Amino acid sequence: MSPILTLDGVRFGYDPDKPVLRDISFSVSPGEVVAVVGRNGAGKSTLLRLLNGLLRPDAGTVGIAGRDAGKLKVSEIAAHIGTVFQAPEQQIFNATVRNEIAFGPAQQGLTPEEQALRLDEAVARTGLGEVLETHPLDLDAAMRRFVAVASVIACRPDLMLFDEAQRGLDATRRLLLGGIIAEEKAAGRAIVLVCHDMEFVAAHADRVLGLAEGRLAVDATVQEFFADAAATRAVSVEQPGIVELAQALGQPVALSAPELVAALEPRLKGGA
Ligand SMILES: Nc1ncnc2c1ncn2[C@@H]1O[C@H](COP(=O)(O)OP(=O)(O)OP(=O)(O)O)[C@@H](O)[C@H]1O
Repeated sequence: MSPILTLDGVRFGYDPDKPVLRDISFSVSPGEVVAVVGRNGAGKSTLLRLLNGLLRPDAGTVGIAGRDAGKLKVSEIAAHIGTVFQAPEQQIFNATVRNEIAFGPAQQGLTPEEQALRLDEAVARTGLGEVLETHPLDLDAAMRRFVAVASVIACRPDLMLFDEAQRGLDATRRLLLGGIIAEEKAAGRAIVLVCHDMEFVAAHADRVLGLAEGRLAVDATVQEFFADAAATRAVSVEQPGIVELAQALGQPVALSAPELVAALEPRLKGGA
């Protein structure tokens, strides 16, 4: 399957003499969930801004759906890529939740029926039915986050960028967000998550890109990444508790409690 996103030798610095990112090359295919990890200031959010066209590389290319993003307008990039920013209040600009979610599909040349369908579906999936007429900025931070998520999924972009979308969510809402990610993946859409939370990465990502010293230090499957303590150290992240527990029990990498229980079952049954 052709990648939806391809970076080739990308370099960028807010001051071009001091690159924040250099020689970044990777691609993302439809249906992949890719986590971008690294310490504070490693350049994760900057990378997302290069993907959605808010920033342009000083060198190298960003390809979106086979086209050079450097030759695309931000609106053309937005047709393929939707972003949930770290602070949703920076992207919300309508006076009601309904209008905020309806805005994107209304720009896409869809029939009124299709627009209504997109709105209803996004609202149902994010649990926002009770607050449709509320001003988004009157909602708590977690619900505002879901307004941003709903606005993005209603547009059905090929690639979604989530910048710390899980941050500050309680357990129920983390599950809701995880479910949405799984559904989008199943529908063949790609997701790039900037994420400090390794439990969330282990539970939801297929692949990990790790940034260190401005370079792509890791590009591995999530299992390979968490199995390799040197890789997690290289990008300054902690292994999730479940991975440490599996290792302490002499098991291969487990990314969730059910996975670890399944791996231990033969030992438990055998009484070992
Ligand atoms: N608008 C800006 N102008 C100048 N420098 C910036 C700007 N935004 C970020 N930087 C700098 O670029 C570097 C990378 O920042 P970035 O926010 O991309 O890192 P990050 O990995 O997302 O960090 P965090 O995990 O803290 O969100 C940092 O040194 C930061 O201070």
